[in-house]
Amino acid sequence: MQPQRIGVVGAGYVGLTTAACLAELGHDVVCADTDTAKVEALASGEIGLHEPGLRELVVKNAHRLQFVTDTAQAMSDVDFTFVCVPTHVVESVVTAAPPDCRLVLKSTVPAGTAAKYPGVVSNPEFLREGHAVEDFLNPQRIVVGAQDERLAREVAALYETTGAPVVVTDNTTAEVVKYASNCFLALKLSYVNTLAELCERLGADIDGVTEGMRLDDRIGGSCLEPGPGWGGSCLPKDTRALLATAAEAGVEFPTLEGALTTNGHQPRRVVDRVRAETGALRGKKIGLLGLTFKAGTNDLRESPALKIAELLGQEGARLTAYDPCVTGDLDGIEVRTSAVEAARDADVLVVLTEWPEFAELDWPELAGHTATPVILDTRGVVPEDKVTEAGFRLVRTGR
Ligand SMILES: NC(=O)C1=CN([C@@H]2O[C@H](COP(=O)(O)OP(=O)(O)OC[C@H]3O[C@@H](n4cnc5c(N)ncnc54)[C@H](O)[C@@H]3O)[C@@H](O)[C@H]2O)C=CC1
Ligand SMILES: O=C(O)[C@H]1O[C@H](OP(=O)(O)OP(=O)(O)OC[C@H]2O[C@@H](n3ccc(=O)[nH]c3=O)[C@H](O)[C@@H]2O)[C@H](O)[C@@H](O)[C@@H]1O
Repeated sequence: MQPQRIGVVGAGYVGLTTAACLAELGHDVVCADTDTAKVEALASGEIGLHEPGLRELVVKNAHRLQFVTDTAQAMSDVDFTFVCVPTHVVESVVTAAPPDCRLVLKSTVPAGTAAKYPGVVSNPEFLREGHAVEDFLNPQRIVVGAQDERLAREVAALYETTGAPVVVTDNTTAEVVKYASNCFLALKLSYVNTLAELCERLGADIDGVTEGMRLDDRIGGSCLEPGPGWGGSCLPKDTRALLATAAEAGVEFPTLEGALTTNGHQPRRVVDRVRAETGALRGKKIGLLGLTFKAGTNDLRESPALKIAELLGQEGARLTAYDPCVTGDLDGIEVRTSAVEAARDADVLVVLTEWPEFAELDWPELAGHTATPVILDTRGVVPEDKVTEAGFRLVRTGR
């Protein structure tokens, strides 16, 4: 297709990725965000997000990519405007748009939202943080919903060069696909986290269990790593939202309720395991390795690590932490600049994010700095042989 003029509203994880990647696909893009500081930084090629390849795309496509603070500029004299703002402000953006503006909703919005506004196209986004560019340019599917099929196909054509399969449907179905997908991942994750707890009681090994499960392609190999709970800006929010939608529609959804409840218990489970190692937590010094909700991002939104830190703090523990993507102290957590500094005088080290560098730490040096060489690894990232050799006692989730 011919290059189009595209407006993007919102320059966060989804908006900035959409803007940079559509520019990379050859389109001319105007990206608007109400955050002046963010726009100024972007205009000079600085991006505040930790997303591999994103900065490079912004710089490479600078001639096709304009950053502005005036949302109206992303809504006039363009072929389509992609709305990529937080869920709760989507409708205010839609209602403020000029009548001839062809809006495409990439933000995740509750089922039934787009259908209230004639002409609006739904095009949910499935990218993962930390893989945003890779996921956008190589999507597993493009879903486009509209009242007018021709319009949906025009939007789908923008992605033609990605070669991804396209699902063209109505608005509400497209919106449900998004929630259904995220919530299915949440179900899978809570399932595996409960299996991990069961393995601990049975003396089984969750890694062996999931290794056996993954080989069945009906189950699928991903989202089977047990952890301290699933977090981030979307899975928890979208699970709560689909439950609310179901309740409004008079549909009981006990499987999804169970997934959310299970996830709510995860931080407490981790704290119980820490206490089992240290005894009463008051005055104990705990070194946290990892604070972000998963590796590969600097995003702390709904991070299970922060919830766990809060619970440990409530029981009187003193917390130090190291995360390769976090600088500056957080509420109740002294954030250090290295794992060794976080480990100094610790009664236990707790691995909460699966940063690859946590597999390659200098274990003897770390052990030398702790008060008691114990590691609780909630992510299965620490190499058992090396830490044990260095004198650590290793406790792992799911074993
Ligand atoms: N973060 C992710 O991995 C994914 C998020 N989504 C969905 O995409 C939407 C956006 O999420 P994120 O990009 O993570 O949010 P974000 O918080 O990273 O970015 C949102 C941006 O919108 C700007 N903004 C807020 N109100 C505005 C307005 N009225 N006009 C212009 N700009 C405005 C903010 O300043 C911010 O830069 C949400 O609905 C989310 O559920 C969907 C797929 C993946
Ligand atoms: O709507 C969204 O915002 C996005 O939400 C998730 O992406 P993301 O939030 O980046 O995170 P995931 O990689 O899915 O991880 C979610 C949580 O589950 C945890 N997780 C994931 C996988 C796993 O095997 N084990 C595990 O504990 C992660 O640590 C993290 O806390 C979905 O994977 C994306 O498809 C979706 O677009």
